[in-house]
Order: sequence, then C-alpha cells, then structure tokens
Amino acid sequence: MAGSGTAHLRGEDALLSVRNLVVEYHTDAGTVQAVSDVSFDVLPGETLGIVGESGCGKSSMGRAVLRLGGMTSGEISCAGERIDRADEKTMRALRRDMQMIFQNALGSLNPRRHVKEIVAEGLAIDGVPKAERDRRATDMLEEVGLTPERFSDMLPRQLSGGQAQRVAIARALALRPKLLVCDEPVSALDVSVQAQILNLMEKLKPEFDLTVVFIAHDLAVVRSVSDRVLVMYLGKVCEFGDSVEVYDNPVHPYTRALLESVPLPDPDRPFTGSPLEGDVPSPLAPPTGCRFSGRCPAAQERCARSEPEIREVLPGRFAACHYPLAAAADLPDPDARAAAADRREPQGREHEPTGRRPEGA
Ligand SMILES: Nc1ncnc2c1ncn2[C@@H]1O[C@H](COP(=O)(O)OP(=O)(O)OP(=O)(O)O)[C@@H](O)[C@H]1O
Repeated sequence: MAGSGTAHLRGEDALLSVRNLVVEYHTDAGTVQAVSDVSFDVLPGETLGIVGESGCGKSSMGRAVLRLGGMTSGEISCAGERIDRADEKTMRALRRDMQMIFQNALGSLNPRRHVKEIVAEGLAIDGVPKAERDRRATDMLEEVGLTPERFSDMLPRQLSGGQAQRVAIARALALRPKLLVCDEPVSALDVSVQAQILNLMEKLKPEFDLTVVFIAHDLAVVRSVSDRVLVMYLGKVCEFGDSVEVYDNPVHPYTRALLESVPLPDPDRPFTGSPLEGDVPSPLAPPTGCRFSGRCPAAQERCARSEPEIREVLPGRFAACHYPLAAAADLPDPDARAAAADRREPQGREHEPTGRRPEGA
C-alpha cells in the first residue's frame, strides 16, 4: 500500500502500536480523510511528540488511539491488547491504562462536581471504596501542586486555566495509567503557566512511570518534552526520529519549512522568518503524489506524481520524501543518495524544481 512503509516501526518493543490508521469523516461536502494510513510505535517510558499545522489530523489520531473518536480502518494495540477490536468490557479495563488530557481542561471537568470528586471520578467507576478514593484524590492534588485544604471543595468555575489543567492531570493519573495522551495540553494557557504545567508533567512522568504521546502545533513546546517526534502533514507522516536530531537537522522539506516559520528560543538558530508559503490543501481533495508537493520549495516533477514511502534516510531517521534534505554523502540509502545528488545538480526537465526555492537555498 502506498505510503505504508514500515521501516520506522519497532513492533513488539512498543507499548502503543498504531498500524495503517485511517480516520475519515463523512460530511455533506464529501469524505475528509483526516488520518491517512499512519503507522507509528511508542516505546515504554518515552514521550513521542506529534506535531503539525492545524487540521493535519493530530487530534483525530489521538482520539482514535483511545477510542474516544472513530476510526475507519487500521490496528491499534496497547500493552499487547488490540484496542480497535476490544469489546466494551475490555475497553473499560483498558481505559484505566490509557488516559487523555485536553486543551480545554475546564470544559473536560464536570461543572457541578467538586475538585476532589472530579479527581476521584475514575476511581469511583473502578469501584474503589469512598475512604480510599478520598485519600488517593487528596494525594493526587498534592502531587499536582494543589493544596487539598484549599482546592478539594472548589468547583471548576473557581479555577484558573492552569489549575483546571492540574485537576485534569490529577484525575488522569489517579488511575495510574501506563499511557497518557496529551492533546494540546498547554496551548490555551499563558506562556508562564505553560512552563509550570510542562515542568509538572516532567516531574510526574518518572514518578508515575508514564509513556506519553504529546500532541501540539507548537514546535518549541514539543521539542522541550519529546524524546522522539513525528511530523504530520495533511493526514500523513512526513518525518520521524529523535527529537533533537529532527529539530537540528530536518530532512523533510516540510519539517524545515515548519521550523523556519516560527521563532524558537534557541540563540544558535536565529529566526529567519521564512514563512511557510501557501495554504494547506483541502483534505476533501488531497493532492496526488506527495501531499506537500504543491508548497514544497524542493519539489520536482516526480513529487506530484508518485507518493513517497517512508524510509530510513539517515540512521534512525525516517522521512516520506523523494528528495530528502541531507548531504548526499550522509545518506545510507542509494536511492536517497542519487536523489540528493540530483537535487543539487538539476539535469534536464525531469529534475527542474516545480516549486519556489526559498531565498538563499
Ligand atoms: N467531526 C468532524 N467532522 C468532519 N471533519 C472533521 C471532524 N473532525 C475533524 N475534521 C477534519 O479533519 C481534519 C483533521 O482534523 P483534526 O482536528 O484531527 O486536526 P488537528 O491537527 O488536530 O487540528 P487542530 O489542531 O486544528 O484541531 C481537518 O480537516 C478537520 O476539519
């Protein structure tokens, strides 16, 4: 199947495995393929960042992984259990192991319940006796930096955005899950509060032995928390690899464009201000070939014609690109080496760029 290369997958080592995931929405205007044949693994104890522009399918993927949203096809396993096939009873047990926190923390809290009851919600569903629930909810409030005496009896509307996210984290971790999926957990918060929540998550991760999927559009935030990062564009994986390496030396033109389009708090990488040109095409009618080809400064004729498979471009680095951005000599794959050489010395029409090159490139 086009685009379903599997070289980046680790299979049985993984806590979470996603294979050939497709999520479609049927609308009056047609079928939106929000997630289009995506495969990835999350290893125990790691934080996998998932990044990409708005609408690239990050939330649809996060929700499908926890079966909070629908999926059209594919396979999802957590700790060896097939989530996509689980019946409701198995799913209830699995939900204990897989929790999610959202951008709109306040909206995810029952407005009529007190904070302590909210934190204990999952424990109550699990049949934990009241006294034990209270004790564990109090401990969890302390863990997330909310003084139980002050916060236990508050209602959600009395909380700030940061405090509401702390309550949501306490509720998720009270069940001692193995996997935490965070969908834009700090993007609604002020920058100073964002840092506090990210620090809190960093502190809690080893304490609770967590594996984390961290979804965000903010590259700087994703960089600060992720061990590995998966870059998505219009429902597809573009690039995948060690987070520091992807950020320092992106090989997919989309990753580079994304990095260049925002300032990062890195004195070694001065902000060039190059914008990511053009709009994301409609997911109702995605382009043929590489979905980024119409906006890609390095695109050539082949890109609009044939869809690139994801493959190992540098050791441990995977990209779905016919012409990855790396020094030809560094590329272990003979096809990639030849393509990189072609890119630097265009010969004939076949290799003429069809897109614009950024200035200085
Ligand atoms: N319930 C829905 N019905 C129809 N289309 C949807 C629905 N939910 C999402 N979509 C569409 O699916 C695509 C992917 O959306 P999704 O929210 O998963 O992306 P995202 O990367 O998380 O973006 P954002 O950060 O803006 O939420 C978008 O084109 C979106 O408009």
